[in-house]
Amino acid sequence: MRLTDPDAPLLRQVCARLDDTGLTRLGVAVSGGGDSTALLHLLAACAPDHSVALEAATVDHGLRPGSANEAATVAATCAGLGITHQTLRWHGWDGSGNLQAEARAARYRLLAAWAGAQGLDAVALGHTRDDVAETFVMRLGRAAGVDGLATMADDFHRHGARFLRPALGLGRDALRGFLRRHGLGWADDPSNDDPRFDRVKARKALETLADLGIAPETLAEVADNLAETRATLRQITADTARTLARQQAGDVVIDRAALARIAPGIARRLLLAALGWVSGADYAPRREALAGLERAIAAGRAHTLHGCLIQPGDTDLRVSREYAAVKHLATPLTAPWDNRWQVTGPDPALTVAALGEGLRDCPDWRDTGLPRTTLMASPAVWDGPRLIAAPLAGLAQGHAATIHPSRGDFFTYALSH
Ligand SMILES: Nc1ncnc2c1ncn2[C@@H]1O[C@H](COP(=O)(O)OP(=O)(O)OP(=O)(O)O)[C@@H](O)[C@H]1O
Repeated sequence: MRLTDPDAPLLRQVCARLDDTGLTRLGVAVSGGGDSTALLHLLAACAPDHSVALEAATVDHGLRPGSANEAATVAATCAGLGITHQTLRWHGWDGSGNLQAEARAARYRLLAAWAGAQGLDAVALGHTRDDVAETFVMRLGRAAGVDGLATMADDFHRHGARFLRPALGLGRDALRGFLRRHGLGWADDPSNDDPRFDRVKARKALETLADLGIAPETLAEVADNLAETRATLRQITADTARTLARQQAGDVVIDRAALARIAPGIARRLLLAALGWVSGADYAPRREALAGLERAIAAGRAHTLHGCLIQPGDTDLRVSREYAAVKHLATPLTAPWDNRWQVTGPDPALTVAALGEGLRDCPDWRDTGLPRTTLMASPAVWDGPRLIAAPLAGLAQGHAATIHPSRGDFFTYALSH
């Protein structure tokens, strides 16, 4: 492809992402639509200069008759660019929830698993400035707050994989212009015109707003302003966490009286950060569920939410992992357990699973200062049914358990969530 002057700003934006040190293998999620196809070509144009190897994947949801052909077209485009491509198939909708939401969730899961299997550092998605404006309008309808209305993150983790949105600053028209200039084709997804879908309704609403003099770009700017506000709130929350909370093993322990005195919005964010850090869940709990938790805390009652156990004590509020949420998790000693514990020990053939009732075989557990509920949900090393070690419960036997670097400490987590 011979690049021309109008391509320069597009390449600059997309390629700036590749300067990220540590990014040597990048995946691109290509649906075959205009945005992600343009992203693929732009990345292909600049990846060699940054010594980044590209791979691409298409999720075939199997929901439309033409979907396999679209995936094959992307595969052919990638072959022409010398980029390895894989089609990831979704094994269908079980009829629960909303089809679009289920398909999206499955897509992220499949892409994350692909990134893990291929050893990719991150996966690039083709979201654009138009998606920012459309999402803003869609979220208005859900009475979202700052977090929902702010511009989507351009760098985030989901299902253990890192995702990037290198085209977030570019408009859809600019990307399509690039494809047309170079005679590159793309597929138009017929669901983009299906008026039953929220995104299509949002596009229509944007046209109406534009008639009123409110351009999509203006809404995207509002979303950017809110993203700044969100970053400020996160900073305040993280600073507050440092003074009111401490991390004890895998628990977050918060000064209860002080929590009741701070601004409710910050107290709620602190609680949400603790729930997110302890559980590793990608999504926040629902508003009503959170309100139920706040009532329980005010009444001094223990509560479970989001795979966490929240226990108000005389002076502290403890957020720990709920035993029931990890009871059935078992991983080899070499892999992270519950996506956040790294256990080390001499025999990699052993299994890591929750300590549970094995606590009875840990004579020194009371000396650890950790509650029984925390220890039951902590990682232990097993040889079949035989307990070998429970590092957090004082039965180390040459083993150690530390928070996995991918989760980081609670205070760092609070800064970005
Ligand atoms: N079938 C697919 N296969 C591979 N990647 C896809 C597929 N569909 C979407 N993507 C990726 O996701 C990006 C955004 O697409 P779209 O807005 O349809 O997705 P979404 O998952 O609904 O987004 P959101 O994160 O806003 O919910 C695309 O540019 C592309 O990178």
